Amino acid sequence: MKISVVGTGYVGLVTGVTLSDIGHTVTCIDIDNEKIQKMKKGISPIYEPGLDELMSKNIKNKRLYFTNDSSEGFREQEVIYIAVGTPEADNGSADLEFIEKVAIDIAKNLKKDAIVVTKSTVPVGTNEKIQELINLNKDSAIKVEVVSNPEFLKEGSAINDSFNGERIVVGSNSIRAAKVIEKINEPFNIPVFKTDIRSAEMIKYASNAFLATKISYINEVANICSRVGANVEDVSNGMGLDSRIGSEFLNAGIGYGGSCFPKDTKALIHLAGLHNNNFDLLREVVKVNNNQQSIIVDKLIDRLSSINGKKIAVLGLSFKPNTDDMRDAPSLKVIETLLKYNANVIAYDPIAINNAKKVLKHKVLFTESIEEAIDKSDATLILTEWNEVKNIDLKLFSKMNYPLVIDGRNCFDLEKMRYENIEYHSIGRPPIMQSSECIVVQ
Ligand SMILES: NC(=O)c1ccc[n+]([C@@H]2O[C@H](COP(=O)([O-])OP(=O)(O)OC[C@H]3O[C@@H](n4cnc5c(N)ncnc54)[C@H](O)[C@@H]3O)[C@@H](O)[C@H]2O)c1
Ligand SMILES: O=c1ccn([C@@H]2O[C@H](COP(=O)(O)OP(=O)(O)O[C@H]3O[C@H](CO)[C@@H](O)[C@H](O)[C@H]3O)[C@@H](O)[C@H]2O)c(=O)[nH]1
Repeated sequence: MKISVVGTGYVGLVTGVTLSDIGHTVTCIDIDNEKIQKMKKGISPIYEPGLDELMSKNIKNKRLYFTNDSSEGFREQEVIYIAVGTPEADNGSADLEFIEKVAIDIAKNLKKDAIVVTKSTVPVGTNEKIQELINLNKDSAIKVEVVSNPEFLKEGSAINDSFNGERIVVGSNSIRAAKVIEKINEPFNIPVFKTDIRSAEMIKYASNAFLATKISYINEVANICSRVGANVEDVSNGMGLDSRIGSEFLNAGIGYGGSCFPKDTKALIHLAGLHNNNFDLLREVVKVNNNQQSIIVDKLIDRLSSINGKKIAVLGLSFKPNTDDMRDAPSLKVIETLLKYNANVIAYDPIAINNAKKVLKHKVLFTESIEEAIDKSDATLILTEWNEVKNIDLKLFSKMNYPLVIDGRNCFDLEKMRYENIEYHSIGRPPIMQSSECIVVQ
């Protein structure tokens, strides 16, 4: 089938590439011409494991095309996917500016009947608005049907998630349109869950909010574990054995970040508010998450008494491993606090460093290696659980002025840290201390 995908970000590009890989002819459209030129050469503008290879393969097979000309991208297509951003507006709602522009653009350029599929995460009622906008701006002889098809991929494993997802949600008020989208996805061999448009839109927000709730829940449990001398890792493992609870998304840490959970939880609270529901539970989830980053900085200050002028190494900047995405990364909040207390921050990340430089500019010194970052530092903070960080030779910590490691992602085995004489604090697990006295570094 001839498909176009509007927006070639973390979702749109992966959607376009995987749809082309299962046999469709896909044109990806973006207003960012620099991105388009790169992608035409088979270079992905984002870091996503496996994406470059799959892109090049399908460009070569003449199933994947890129353009910044929407009139070209919409002319011949039977199905048009929208995958542009829906960022957080000032009041917490989802900003629909990009979506609305695209809807009008599609309507004005269409030359034949089409199905418009919304992949972007949008509040309940948005697909109906999209339908209205298209109807108002299109040629009256052309028929357009709208389908909500929310995306559930995770950054860092997006290709794998697309081929091995647990469900494809198709929301439509047209049985015919829903069938076409089901057919398009058939080669993925993933169960399709069909529903009405509004329920499909809600499934996306309710799923993200539930996962965020799981994370804040285990983080709060971790905070209690620290006080009562329990180990949250054992607690979450023990809980996860109950299949009603499940073991996933029970990793305690410095909270969730990224381009989805922070904005989607707030957008759902906003949506609930519009319908006289305060969603107190989700408000608390957000509150717990907002406080979670301060735990490691408080511990650092507690142990060093002051971090003014101290060299603090930061390992990991992206909001999670295997991505270059810095949007709402918890590291940004941690670093902002370190800088407020006049610490000298030396940061390392294996992949996100270029994006981190754009946000943090010259406020932080960036290094090319873990070793360089921790050499003669007064403390090391671990903010992202990259494999490179988890597999570090623990002996390297002896290069620090004092081996104080504060781990926001519970990367290391407690006994190994004890064996290496490292003072080690993690989230919700007993500390490994050499002495209870405050550390004095020269
Ligand atoms: N990032 C994720 O992991 C993820 C997963 C599931 C759902 N989502 C949702 O998918 C949507 C897209 O997210 P993303 O992270 O891919 O966004 P993104 O910011 O990475 O990409 C959006 C792209 O759309 C392009 N664009 C904007 N306006 C355009 C226009 N008028 N015409 C053509 N292109 C245009 C931008 O240039 C950009 O390349 C959001 O609603 C998000 O909530 C994201
Ligand atoms: O047990 C856990 C799991 C995750 N996180 C954090 O939660 C955030 C989000 O992680 P993850 O969900 O793996 O990545 P995303 O790419 O943001 O994916 C989420 O957001 C996407 C956008 O809506 C959805 O499509 C996915 O299903 C949903 O998992 C990251 O900061 C993680 O560090 C934890 O702190 N503990």
